[in-house]
Amino acid sequence: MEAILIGFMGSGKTTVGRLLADQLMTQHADLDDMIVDRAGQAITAIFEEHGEGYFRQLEQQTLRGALAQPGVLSTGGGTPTIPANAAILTASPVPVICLAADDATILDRVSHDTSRPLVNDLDTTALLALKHHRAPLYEAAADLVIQTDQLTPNEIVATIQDWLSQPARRTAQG
Ligand SMILES: Nc1ncnc2c1ncn2[C@@H]1O[C@H](COP(=O)(O)OP(=O)(O)OP(=O)(O)O)[C@@H](O)[C@H]1O
Ligand SMILES: O=C(O)C1=C[C@@H](O)[C@@H](O)[C@H](O)C1
Ligand SMILES: [Mg+2]
Repeated sequence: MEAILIGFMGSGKTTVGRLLADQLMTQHADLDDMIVDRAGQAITAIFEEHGEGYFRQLEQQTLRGALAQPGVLSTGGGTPTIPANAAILTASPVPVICLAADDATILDRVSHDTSRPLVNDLDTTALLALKHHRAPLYEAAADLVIQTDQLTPNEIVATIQDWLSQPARRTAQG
């Protein structure tokens, strides 16, 4: 992998990951899509039939496999908040970029979509409590955090490309 995107549900990982891969002329992989392919079931169905614990097992196995592939990886919203996954990301030399957004922005982006089981199951207060609980976990796993509220997906991609091209960052990443 050349870059890994992390962040809360609706932060734009899939949208930005696709565009970034296009700009870098490489392939894009979405961890949620890889899990769906592997399980042969939608994420909502995996949660309903097997529970979140089973989903997290699949997620961890799929993450290990994904890191060996070339391209840009968009993770799931919970991926780096699981300690074993955070350890996998920290041990990897691939730059990890966190897309951050304010509460109102996230609610606006996820509220009309029923594909996220945690959004379906939690009320607004609980969803935002989860977001605040996770914020330090994303920051701990990230090499770069981008506040995305006022940026278009293309502007976010340009910010990432600038950062990836910085010589100091390359040295720091080895
Ligand atoms: N910078 C942005 N500006 C405006 N809209 C955005 C931006 N980034 C993403 N969106 C929109 O927000 C919604 C959620 O984006 P996306 O699916 O990429 O998030 P995600 O981080 O992949 O979520 P999940 O963790 O649930 O997979 C989409 O409708 C997308 O078009
Ligand atoms: O935030 C989360 O824990 C999740 C986010 C989605 O991307 C999916 O990975 C799944 O719905 C769990
Ligand atoms: Mg996504």
